[in-house]
Amino acid sequence: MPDGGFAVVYSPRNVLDDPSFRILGPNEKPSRDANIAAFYNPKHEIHLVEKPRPKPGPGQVLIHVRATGICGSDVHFWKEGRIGDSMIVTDECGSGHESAGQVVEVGEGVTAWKAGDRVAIEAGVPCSKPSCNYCRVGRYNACPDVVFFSTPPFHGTLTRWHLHPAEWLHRLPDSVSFEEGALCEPLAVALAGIDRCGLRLGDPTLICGAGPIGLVSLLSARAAGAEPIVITDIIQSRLDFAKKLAPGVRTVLIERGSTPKESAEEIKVAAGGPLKFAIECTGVESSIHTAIYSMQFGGKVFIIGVGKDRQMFPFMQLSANEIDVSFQYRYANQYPKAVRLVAGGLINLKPLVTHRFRLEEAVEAFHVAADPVQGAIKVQIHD
Ligand SMILES: NC(=O)c1ccc[n+]([C@@H]2O[C@H](COP(=O)([O-])OP(=O)(O)OC[C@H]3O[C@@H](n4cnc5c(N)ncnc54)[C@H](O)[C@@H]3O)[C@@H](O)[C@H]2O)c1
Ligand SMILES: OC[C@H](O)C(O)[C@@H](O)CO
Ligand SMILES: [Zn+2]
Ligand SMILES: [Zn+2]
Repeated sequence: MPDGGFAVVYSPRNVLDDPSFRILGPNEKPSRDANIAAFYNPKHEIHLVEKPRPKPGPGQVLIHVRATGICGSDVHFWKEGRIGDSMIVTDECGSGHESAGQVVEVGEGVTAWKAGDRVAIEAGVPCSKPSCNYCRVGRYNACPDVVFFSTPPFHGTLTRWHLHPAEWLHRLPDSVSFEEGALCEPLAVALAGIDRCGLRLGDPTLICGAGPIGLVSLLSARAAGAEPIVITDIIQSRLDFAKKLAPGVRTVLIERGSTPKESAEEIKVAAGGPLKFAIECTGVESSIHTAIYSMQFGGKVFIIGVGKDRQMFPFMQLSANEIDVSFQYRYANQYPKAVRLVAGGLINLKPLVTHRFRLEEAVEAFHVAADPVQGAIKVQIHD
């Protein structure tokens, strides 16, 4: 690896200035083994791009990406052009960071992998330098030099041939499909939350939001022994999905116009009392308030959802009830656990994939993922 580390190896090439990257026309058919990828840009366009098939350098592995899920953040980068103040789309950028695939070729010095191995691709690769305190202590999601695929400026894993450092791949046993391997990425987010919030057997738990992150949090909380579990959403069909996924979960529809205190009363009735934990998976201010008002004395609202830059909190409710509020930023050290939980049958991710597309249809897949009327939970692209 050259001085400057992984970020230099993966520094993105400006597609428009690089003749080896080519934006495909809407009706253009790429050849079967072309390295196509789905790119978004600052003009809120999404299109297929053909780029060279890379060669693995020392320590790298070339992966044939077999399954990639579309995350809300991919859609957000496409539609809004940014997430917060630090992640801004200023150029063409490759999408996708929920991927699994098969090893095709390994670079010099790679002994852990061989062609044909099946792997989940960890989406964020930190610098791993001894001089980086966060990497050294294992909190590598805070590494300032992390390469997080599909977050600008780094191109994503929604492509046919992807280069990855050997250390940041996770072996999939034969019993775990590529589809499930790709879902290990959002599962890693939820597992990091469960890990850090300290939830234990029998803890009454609220999950706010029944999108993919809320649903993987629901599966994780259930596997961890939370009981009862209440899940909320503003869309009834998402609650119906949650109920099918985890029978026994109690659902509360958050009605437009109801105040957080009113919603919290309904949640407490559904749970049979105030709850110990809330895993907040919307990032919406009113939902965070609802979570706070649903807590028992000493409870904890653990926020995974991201939202508005500045939000008000009901300060005295938190203070007079010793309610903790914590946050999760991506994850660290969760992939091996995610794969084990899926392989061991404790978490069944299969029902989450509601729509499947081929790589050539990636643009269509994005339109389905972004359209709430289509009712998608997880859209995946397979190759
Ligand atoms: N912290 C992290 O590292 C991290 C990682 C991945 C995703 N996220 C964030 O997690 C959140 C959830 O992701 P997702 O992919 O499930 O998104 P999503 O938009 O599919 O799901 C959010 C759900 O919340 C529901 N909702 C909206 N307002 C609500 C309210 N007031 N009360 C109850 N439910 C409400 C929506 O109807 C939707 O079903 C997003 O904010 C996403 O950006 C954070
Ligand atoms: O799954 C991981 C998340 O989508 C990322 O943190 C993204 O939101 C920004 O990089
Ligand atoms: Zn994501
Ligand atoms: Zn680092």
